[in-house]
Amino acid sequence: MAPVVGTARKLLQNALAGAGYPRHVLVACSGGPDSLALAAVAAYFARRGHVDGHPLTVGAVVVDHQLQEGSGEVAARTAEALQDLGLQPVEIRTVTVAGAGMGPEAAAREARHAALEAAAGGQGAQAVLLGHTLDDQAEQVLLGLARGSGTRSLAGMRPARPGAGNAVLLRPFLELRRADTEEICAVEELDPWHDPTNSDPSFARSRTRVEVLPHLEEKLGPGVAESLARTAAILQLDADYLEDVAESTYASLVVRDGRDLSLPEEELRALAPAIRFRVIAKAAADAGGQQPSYRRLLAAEALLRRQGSAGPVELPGGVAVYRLSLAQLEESKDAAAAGAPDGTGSVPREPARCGKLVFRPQKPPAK
Ligand SMILES: Nc1ncnc2c1ncn2[C@@H]1O[C@H](COP(=O)(O)OP(=O)(O)OP(=O)(O)O)[C@@H](O)[C@H]1O
Repeated sequence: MAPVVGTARKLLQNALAGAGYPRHVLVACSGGPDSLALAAVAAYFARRGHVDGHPLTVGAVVVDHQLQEGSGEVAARTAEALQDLGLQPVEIRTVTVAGAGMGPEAAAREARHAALEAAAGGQGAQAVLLGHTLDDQAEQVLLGLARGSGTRSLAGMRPARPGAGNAVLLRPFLELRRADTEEICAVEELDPWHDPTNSDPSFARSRTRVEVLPHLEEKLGPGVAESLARTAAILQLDADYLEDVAESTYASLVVRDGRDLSLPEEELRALAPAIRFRVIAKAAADAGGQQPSYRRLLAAEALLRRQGSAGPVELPGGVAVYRLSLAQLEESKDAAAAGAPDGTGSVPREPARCGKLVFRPQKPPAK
């Protein structure tokens, strides 16, 4: 047995063990070398009927995005190869990529994920296996750096994450090079399909794959891809920690008033900037907006400077954020007190210890 096949089997074994030994898994296969190699390695365990003594069956799904001429034939040929490997059941899901308001790659990914989720639900699979490799991870980090992304994006793809309905998404080959998956296909006598868009220079990802990463490896020495993937693994730890702290801080600070959300400004000021930015981003998303860019977040955060503007700052997805100062809050309470129905004029003075940032959706809620 070629050493790379042994390594790949070990990687899949570890991934399945980490996921608590799912009984039925689904290989998401495009027909390309990465996912075809993954299917071949999964088929080895399917033939044995178990992993580490835990029963296992393996099915497969091929998504036909209908974006290229002849995509139906590629899907049919791939499904046949998967059947020959002994995977059961093998299904082809044909999707229509619409994706209003997003790029063609993102739209295809969204349609594919919906199809994978439906297939996993239909087959009762507890895990979906994806063929991403270390090269994919390195390319993602490089692209993120080039775009000026933050921790979460540079943390790249996770080896395991919830995602396809009740099934977990597993990426067992994140430590394998793309050359390794090609080798596995050769050893297994599989004839993978090479997607022409993977080398189409009009896509930044293709240029990164075909030109940028090989160039870096040539100029900086081999191991650059591994280093970039290591950056992702290190940042996954940081991103998870920061996310946890931001999530619990946000939950403890947010006050809901109808569709408005508010955060107390003194508490926001006291937070470490890394957490403050994340808490503000969470409020924006929670109020129905989208993840704001760093520039928009800076503008929202600047509202906390006492002498600065009180806003509003428009955030993407139709959320406006503005600062309500203590004086304004006192004023509105006095107005309410003057008109207090019980005539006592007594309106509780708490909790207005300080001003607040208010996040207000600009659009009516979707029906
Ligand atoms: N059409 C598809 N049908 C089913 N699964 C897919 C399809 N396209 C992609 N996937 C899954 O998503 C993974 C990553 O997709 P991507 O488009 O980045 O593939 P790739 O790098 O070309 O890999 P591959 O060599 O497997 O095609 C694939 O390895 C596969 O598991």
